[in-house]
Amino acid sequence: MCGIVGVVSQGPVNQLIYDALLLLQHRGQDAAGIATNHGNTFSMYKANGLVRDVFRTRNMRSLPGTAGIGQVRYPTAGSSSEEEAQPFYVNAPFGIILAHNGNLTNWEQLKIEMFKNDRRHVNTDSDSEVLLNVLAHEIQMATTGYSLDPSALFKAVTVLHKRVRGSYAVVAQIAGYGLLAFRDPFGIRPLCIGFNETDKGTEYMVASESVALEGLGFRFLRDVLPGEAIFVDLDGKLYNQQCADNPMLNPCAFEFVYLARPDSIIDGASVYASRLKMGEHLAEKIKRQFSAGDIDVVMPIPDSSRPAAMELALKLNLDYREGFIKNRYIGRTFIMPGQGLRKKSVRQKLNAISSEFKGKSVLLVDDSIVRGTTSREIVQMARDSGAKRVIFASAAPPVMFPNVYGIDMPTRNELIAYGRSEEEVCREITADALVYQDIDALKRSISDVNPALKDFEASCFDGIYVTGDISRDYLDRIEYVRNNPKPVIEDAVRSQLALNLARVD
Ligand SMILES: O=P(O)(O)OC[C@H]1O[C@H](OP(=O)(O)OP(=O)(O)O)[C@H](O)[C@@H]1O
Ligand SMILES: NC(=O)CC[C@H](N)C(=O)O
Ligand SMILES: [Mg+2]
Repeated sequence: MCGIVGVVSQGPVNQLIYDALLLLQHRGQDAAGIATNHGNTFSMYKANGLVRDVFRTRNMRSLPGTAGIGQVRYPTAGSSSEEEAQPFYVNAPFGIILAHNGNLTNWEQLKIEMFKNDRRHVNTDSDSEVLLNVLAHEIQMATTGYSLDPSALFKAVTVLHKRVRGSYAVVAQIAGYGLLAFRDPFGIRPLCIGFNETDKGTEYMVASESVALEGLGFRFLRDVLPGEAIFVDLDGKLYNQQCADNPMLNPCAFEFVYLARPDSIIDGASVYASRLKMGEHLAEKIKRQFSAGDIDVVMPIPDSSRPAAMELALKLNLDYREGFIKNRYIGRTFIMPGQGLRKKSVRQKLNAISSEFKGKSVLLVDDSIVRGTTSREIVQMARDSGAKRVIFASAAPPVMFPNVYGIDMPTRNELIAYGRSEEEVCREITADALVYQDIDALKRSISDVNPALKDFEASCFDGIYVTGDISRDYLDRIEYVRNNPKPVIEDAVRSQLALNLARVD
């Protein structure tokens, strides 16, 4: 997951995009970038770091224009090097800049095909740069002459959907024309659109989450549909078209568990309300497994588990207490790069209030247990603070399968629940008891809030990859690439590329 935003405004957009990125910061902490469109020219600034650290006044001044895009990055492909920060730019046709949330699963093959067939060179290992080049090629193929119209753009997206596999929510600016936004045919990653009426005309903003629209005074219009493309020209006229043959909405369930902000509404379901429901369903399970008197107090692991823990306590008629205080200046640990940093940051981020633990049987609730970094540390902190018994509950089911759609967990061995029974995970995190949400209950938590949502991308829990192209070999290969040092990776990728090249021949 990354955060993306695209704007067509009637005044300067640099500050607007900056503010939107601040509201989307929870989706990516590694790099940030803004590109603006003024006349026929783009200006761009991007670097590694948080939004507040990346942009200085001089950088903001260098971003004039009334339309633009921005991104906060959490890398899933290539590396975290600054060259792979987004947006990406390509000069032909017309001049296009693009920002992407998601992960392509056939980017290596596309990279070769593009070189072989289209003579397009992609300079990084970023799947997003590949995506931009596919888009550019298809726009080139769909246009004749010097001008561009929305139907040509929609034709290009239609072909792109046929070539590209994986997840992609995209915002792109075409120099001198306007903003193109689209979502993959499964609608895996979120994307929504809002508007703002001004004296000079209507402004539009497309963003990963509704919180960006709402926080900046835009009115939520709707979610971008799976497979749909939207184009807003520089005068603020909006066009849209369904560009996929068989679109099927399968939003990522993990957005509702952890990734998105609770004050966002994704595909018609409030993330906050879904998390409350997760707490309610988890409470039902706990009621079946424990007797009254087993638990003295319920505590959340700040921040993301709060709504679930709160509702769970209410439904069990138990005290809800804040036993851990979060240092608000430390970012989200799960999306930090590297296990060493993640582990160190949990201790820096959370501190226990001992008096809340002394002699008590505590039920600690987290939204999820992924690598077990947080839960291991937290259980120990509860014990060190004098807890009599530590029961751990996860508002999501065990995370047992790699994610290939934009969450950086490509290797099975890093997942604490992979190859372990619940009892073994419980021992691993040194808890006295462990309760996981059931997968059906998780899905129901979201469907309860929006009954129109029936199907989900929940591969990390159930191993079902909705795009249908993920084989055991594919998973083995991405795991191999991740587990081996760079020169070995290059060999592996090179030999795979050679293989693909042979196939293309
Ligand atoms: O099992 P793990 O690998 O530790 O991953 C799961 C934990 O990571 C996340 O917290 P994070 O600190 O990222 O953010 P939050 O403050 O939004 O809860 C999530 O909320 C869990 O607490
Ligand atoms: N998490 C994401 O959405 C990542 C986008 C893109 N795959 C990258 O690595 O930069
Ligand atoms: Mg957390």
